[in-house]
Amino acid sequence: MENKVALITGAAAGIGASCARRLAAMGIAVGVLDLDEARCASTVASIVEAGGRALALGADITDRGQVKEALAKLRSELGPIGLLVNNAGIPGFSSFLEIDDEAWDRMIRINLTGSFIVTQEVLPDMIAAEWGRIINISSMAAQAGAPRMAHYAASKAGMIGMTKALAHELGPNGITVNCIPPRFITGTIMSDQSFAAGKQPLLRDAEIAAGPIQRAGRPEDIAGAVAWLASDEAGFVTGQVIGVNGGRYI
Ligand SMILES: NC(=O)C1=CN([C@@H]2O[C@H](COP(=O)(O)OP(=O)(O)OC[C@H]3O[C@@H](n4cnc5c(N)ncnc54)[C@H](O)[C@@H]3O)[C@@H](O)[C@H]2O)C=CC1
Ligand SMILES: Cc1ncc2c(c1O)C(=O)OC2
Repeated sequence: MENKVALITGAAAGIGASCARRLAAMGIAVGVLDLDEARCASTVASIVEAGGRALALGADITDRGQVKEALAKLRSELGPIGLLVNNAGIPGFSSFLEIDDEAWDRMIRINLTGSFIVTQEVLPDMIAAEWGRIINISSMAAQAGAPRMAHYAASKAGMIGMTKALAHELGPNGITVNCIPPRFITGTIMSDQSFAAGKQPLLRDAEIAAGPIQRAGRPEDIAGAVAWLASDEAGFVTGQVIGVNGGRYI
């Protein structure tokens, strides 16, 4: 993995930051992309401190021009991109009849269209190298549902469909495409803010107590699965939706 370059979106914090640190520890040079470059500083610093290579990239994944600019910078400083983790996303909590057109469009635009744009812009490098890894961070809300999250669940279910279609299309090019749909990962802004604001529609503590594994997930749990999917050992795994969720959705 020493000569490989990965792009991780939404990597300023939470799951994305953990994935970036984990891939960097495998010797992969990482592009740490988030809404603005300054927000990426702490992730980049922690990677550099640990002896890894990382570059901060500011871009809104819904803006193709900004994505193109960020990727040009990543390619010129670190090289062609071999791995992509589509992790950037936003949550949303509204009863179905209260989701207006604007909230619906924004959700689909960021979580689904943003992942589409980044994947399209990264892909030529992987096709040229005849090797690639695409890992999409969806949500268990896409599989099991969650009240007041129809727009979010729909956007994340879209990522599962895109994963499966792309796996077919890109298998002949040596590129694998897989999906991890988490639930209840603690210590991230997204999950902690939603609980603090009382917006959480499910009884998190009750679900966790019901097991099978009776603890909340951690960003590192997701990063460990991402690291395996990124590795050469996982080259025969594609089009899969891999639950890293304590067994809560089987
Ligand atoms: N925390 C959890 O329990 C769960 C999280 N997820 C998914 O995991 C992913 C990461 O979430 P967390 O680390 O928990 O949240 P987080 O809010 O800490 O991280 C998301 C990152 O994405 C960035 N981002 C948002 N919109 C962006 C855009 N348009 N362009 C570029 N960057 C953008 C944010 O600035 C933020 O740094 C999300 O896609 C989320 O939907 C899924 C299921 C459960
Ligand atoms: C039930 C539930 N609550 C909060 C969140 C999610 C979820 O599925 C999610 O995927 O990201 C934040």
